[in-house]
Amino acid sequence: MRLPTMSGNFLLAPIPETADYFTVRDIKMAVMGAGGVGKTAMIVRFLTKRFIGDYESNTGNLYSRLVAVEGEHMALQIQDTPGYVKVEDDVSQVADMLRFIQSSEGFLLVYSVTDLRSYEYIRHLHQHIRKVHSDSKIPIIIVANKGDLLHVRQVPSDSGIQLANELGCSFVEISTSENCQDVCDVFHHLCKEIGKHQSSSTGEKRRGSIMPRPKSPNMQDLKRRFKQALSPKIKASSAMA
Ligand SMILES: Nc1nc2c(ncn2[C@@H]2O[C@H](COP(=O)(O)OP(=O)(O)OP(=O)(O)O)[C@@H](O)[C@H]2O)c(=O)[nH]1
Repeated sequence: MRLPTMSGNFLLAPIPETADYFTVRDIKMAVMGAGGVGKTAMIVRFLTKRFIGDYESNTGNLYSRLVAVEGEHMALQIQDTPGYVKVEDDVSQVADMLRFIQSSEGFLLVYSVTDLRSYEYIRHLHQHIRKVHSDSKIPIIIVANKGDLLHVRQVPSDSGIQLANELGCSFVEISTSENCQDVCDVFHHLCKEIGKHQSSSTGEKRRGSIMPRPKSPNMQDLKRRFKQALSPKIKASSAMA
């Protein structure tokens, strides 16, 4: 019999699905980019389906959610990261950024089509990721956000495609404010890519943890409990009559 072996947080042997438990794949991703490009708006749009106009400048919130992607359960952790400005000048910013990169298995590198500097900043972030993760196949999607703001566009779509080709990343242009589905597709795509990458780098079909299946009472059980709850009242009312 093959016994499960523990490695870090992950149970490496195949975990049997039972009526009481199901397996989930652990997925950790980071959303990175310059300040104000819409990182938080994207995450909130994905998690709540709502577009909320204004956020406090973020200092590195971590969001957790159980999601199902193509039938597979995933325990997703999304690291929102602060919008760095001049990384080289600030030692604590660099340390923070490297910590976020280290703990992530895939990345959304976001720029705004209305902000040329945020586009140029992607190359810089990419270099940092390459330094931390020597594996060149780590999934990275470059996301051009605010595609609705055509009248103030500074970065043409072609430049995004060109950069992605050069860096060996995927590319997508979206508008978080206008199209919720596109945002969800980006996150789902990255989940799938991370899952594939985990499988190919460990040689395992699945890497995850086991979760108790939420109990949903069946009808017979409900009827039985209903009867039990009613019975003293029935007795009491027939005694009073
Ligand atoms: N028009 C438009 N505005 C957007 C879009 N996405 C985000 N915004 C706006 O851009 C602003 C910045 O969004 P945030 O989500 O706070 O950006 P951030 O990258 O998390 O910023 P920091 O926390 O400073 O790093 C907000 O006013 C959002 O409403 C979009 O697709 N279209």
